[in-house]
Amino acid sequence: MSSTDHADLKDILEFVAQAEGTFPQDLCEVRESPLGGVGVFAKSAIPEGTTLLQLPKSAVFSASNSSIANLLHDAQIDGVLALNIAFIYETTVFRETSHWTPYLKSITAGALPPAYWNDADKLLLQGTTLDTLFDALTPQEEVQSGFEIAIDLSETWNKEFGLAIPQGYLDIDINDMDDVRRKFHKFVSVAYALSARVFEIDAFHESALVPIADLFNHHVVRPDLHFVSQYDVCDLCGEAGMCKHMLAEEIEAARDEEELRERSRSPKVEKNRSDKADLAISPSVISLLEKDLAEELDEQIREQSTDKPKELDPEECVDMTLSRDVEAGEEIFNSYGELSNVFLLTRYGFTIERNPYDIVHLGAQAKEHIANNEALVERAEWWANTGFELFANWFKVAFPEEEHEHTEDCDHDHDEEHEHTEDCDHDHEEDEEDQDEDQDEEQDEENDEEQDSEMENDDEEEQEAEEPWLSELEVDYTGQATPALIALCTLLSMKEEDVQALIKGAEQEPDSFEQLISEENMATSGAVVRDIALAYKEKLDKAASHSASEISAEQAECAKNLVIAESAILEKLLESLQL
Ligand SMILES: C[S@@+](CC[C@H](N)C(=O)[O-])C[C@H]1O[C@@H](n2cnc3c(N)ncnc32)[C@H](O)[C@@H]1O
Repeated sequence: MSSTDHADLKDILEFVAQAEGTFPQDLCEVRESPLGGVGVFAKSAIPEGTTLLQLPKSAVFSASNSSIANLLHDAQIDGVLALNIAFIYETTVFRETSHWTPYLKSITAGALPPAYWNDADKLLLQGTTLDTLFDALTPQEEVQSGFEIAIDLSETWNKEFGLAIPQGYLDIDINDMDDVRRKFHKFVSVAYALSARVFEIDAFHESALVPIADLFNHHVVRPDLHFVSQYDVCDLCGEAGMCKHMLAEEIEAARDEEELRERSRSPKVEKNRSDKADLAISPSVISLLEKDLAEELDEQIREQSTDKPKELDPEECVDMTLSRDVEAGEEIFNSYGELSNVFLLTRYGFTIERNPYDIVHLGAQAKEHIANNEALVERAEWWANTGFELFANWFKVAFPEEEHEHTEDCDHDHDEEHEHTEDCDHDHEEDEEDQDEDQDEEQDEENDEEQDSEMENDDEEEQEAEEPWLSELEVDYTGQATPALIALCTLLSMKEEDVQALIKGAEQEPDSFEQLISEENMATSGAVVRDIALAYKEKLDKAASHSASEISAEQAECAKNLVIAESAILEKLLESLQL
């Protein structure tokens, strides 16, 4: 979806060279990729550990680095919305005068994510997991409100500072609904183009665009390199070491400590806040804090005054480093995260064949199955209100090693972590934080981010909170149904007296839940799984029978691939049932 024009490469490489970034063109080259657009290829064999890109953070494009950084900061706009607005200003208002133009002009928008396709095109994905679990055919309110915020700000900045309103984007004619719709879609398409390229950099830059790093394509299982950026920096100035903000914070903390000590020495004297300033901090504490800052300033002055070429401070750079050897001629891949095709399509605009992170979610179909069978409603209600929780508790104890957590690393983790970030974000706009919680110690220091994703699945989280029994009704890429799905289907297939016995004894005899996943009951439960899977598959067939109306051939192909991938998973499931 997001392709770089070959003609822009020269300017991007020059931009990086001027920023004193390093990209060893004797080792690798950027050229057309068979995947579409461009990719990065090895010119010769390159060993693991080689850094292929090192770029000062000052050369990444973030809201904090942009021409309107102060305005955005004062308006308290951050995250991807800030990046979106900054990008629009830089490319429409500042254009040729902008330092970023040689790079930013290579990023073109146009395509819309599925939630903004017309109704006819949405039919291509109707009934899929993208639709039923992630609700990614429904526009997100945050996107609309992000657009409104951008319009309001542009009018305010225009009135107060005479800053031009971005033409063709935020200069809407409120009386012309077509104009509003067209410009809203342009705003969304910018967000979609950026979401395919954004990286999480650090606490100061947050989401940002990184020249050259964004030319590496995604490999689903065998990436060659990883993106490294130290996340822990001052969120006000971006300094990795001691800075004036940290110094101020430490002085404040020392002051508070002193105050506490003072209070405990004379507990009867209640000091109020206004007395605080009078408390003396030990001069040794201040001189220690100031010494750190002075040393750092000295270091900077020494560096500036020597003639030798300035060495980049790794703490102030982002790096892309090979995590395995690559052979001459190979395309070098990044990983955008362990992401299913739903996520790849909604955030990055592409899908891949044989994606091991794909799942099919049968929750909505199971609900429909129950609603169509009156006799099942009562037992399903018991399951939803009581039974599932008891079953999940029993399962955790009985199979501790199989405990199924929807963590970031989980294959069918719907909070699919952003690495080249985005949540099955169908809301590409507002996702803020996408730090892997699972980062190991080293990654705590250096945020080893794949391009960050933020598809925050607010919808799914809501569903999980409201109906946890539905969230795990899944089939994985290998065609394996989750225990929760098997258990529910067994319950639905049991004789009424057996169900009553289970309900009666469930709390006292948790082991009675074993029958819900026992091999013996597979034949009957399998029949229910099959009915639900076949009904779901019928919807997939229907989706596949529609033709695209407005979307590009590439997008139609992605929709088709997604449906084919889900069908293939269900085929595997049906085959395994052997009924
Ligand atoms: C960060 S850019 C990568 C560079 C991009 N190929 C270019 O020409 O600028 C992400 C975009 O590359 C494409 N892409 C990346 N990995 C891909 C893959 N495995 N298969 C197909 N397209 C891919 C998609 O269009 C995606 O939106």
